[in-house]
Amino acid sequence: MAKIFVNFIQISSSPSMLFRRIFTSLARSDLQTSLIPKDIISSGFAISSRFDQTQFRLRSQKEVNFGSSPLLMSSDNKMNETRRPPGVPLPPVTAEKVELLRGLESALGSPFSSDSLSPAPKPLVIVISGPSGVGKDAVIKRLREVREGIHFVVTATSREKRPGEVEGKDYYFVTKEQFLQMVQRNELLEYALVYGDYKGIPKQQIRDFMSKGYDIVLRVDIQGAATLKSILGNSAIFIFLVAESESALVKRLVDRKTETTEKLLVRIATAREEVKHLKDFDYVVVNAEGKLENAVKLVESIIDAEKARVWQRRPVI
Ligand SMILES: Nc1ncnc2c1ncn2[C@@H]1O[C@H](COP(=O)(O)OP(=O)(O)OP(=O)(O)O)[C@@H](O)[C@H]1O
Repeated sequence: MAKIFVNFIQISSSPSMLFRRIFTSLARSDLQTSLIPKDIISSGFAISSRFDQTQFRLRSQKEVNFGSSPLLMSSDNKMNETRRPPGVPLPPVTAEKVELLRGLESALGSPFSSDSLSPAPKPLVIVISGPSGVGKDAVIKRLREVREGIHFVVTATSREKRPGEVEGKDYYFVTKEQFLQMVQRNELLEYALVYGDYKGIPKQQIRDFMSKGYDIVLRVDIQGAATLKSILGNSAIFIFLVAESESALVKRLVDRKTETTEKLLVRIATAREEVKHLKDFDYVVVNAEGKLENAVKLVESIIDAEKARVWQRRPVI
């Protein structure tokens, strides 16, 4: 036994690794039955977290918290502490279900709770960005159709309305003067001058919908995403939409027929620079030609995964 310990100390680079090795080995060896109680051996996790917790305090704070979770750490102790009233035996497992459950509850000392074991998800703030013409509007339009519980923030803009765009649905179309008044009144979370036109995000709209439990989707260009990142940090989710290639992006912009050649040139040159900012985002979603549906599904999966996070983001607008 002493030899085993000496060997482990020599080859293990950290105390935590050392003990994991010890117990992995013990669990495999014949020594286990005499050294470790069976109920502990049956749970490898219980072994490592208990020893990490009691012997060492070298792990990160998060891991220590996890290891010391009352549910994980004390299940054995709780069972040992459970005091059944004397003379009240546990019903056999073959008993009627109701009787069995009642017996288990009384042995545990409290009824089984029907409360949700997962925390209520908090409203998310999701920032969707990407180069001009990549399909931000197209993805958001489809997401709006397939997913409930999201509020798509309507941006205020001083640009001209494009054919088919609806006031209050696609944008709030305002004059430059009106826009600048909103800026002065501090009503915008973020704003920018984009290709000669102002675009900005009204704060009150976000607050109103978050208080009703809605997730918030913001559609901004790369410049806007950078500003939002500096304001919201990690409290929001940043998604970068890309085309499958530069040539696919250019084709999409040309086919849209909303820009003059000069404006096209500016947008494409800008897009080349913008893709360099990918690293500042949390997720990248490819919106490939004819595969809009896939892009939307991936955005939905990201939202679902974020809802399942143990440590939820807490955006404050
Ligand atoms: N997956 C796709 N396959 C084919 N065409 C697409 C796809 N996604 C979007 N489009 C088309 O590409 C064009 C550009 O899309 P959209 O206007 O949504 O881009 P955008 O990123 O919102 O652009 P901007 O920032 O300039 O407003 C539109 O004509 C749209 O219908």
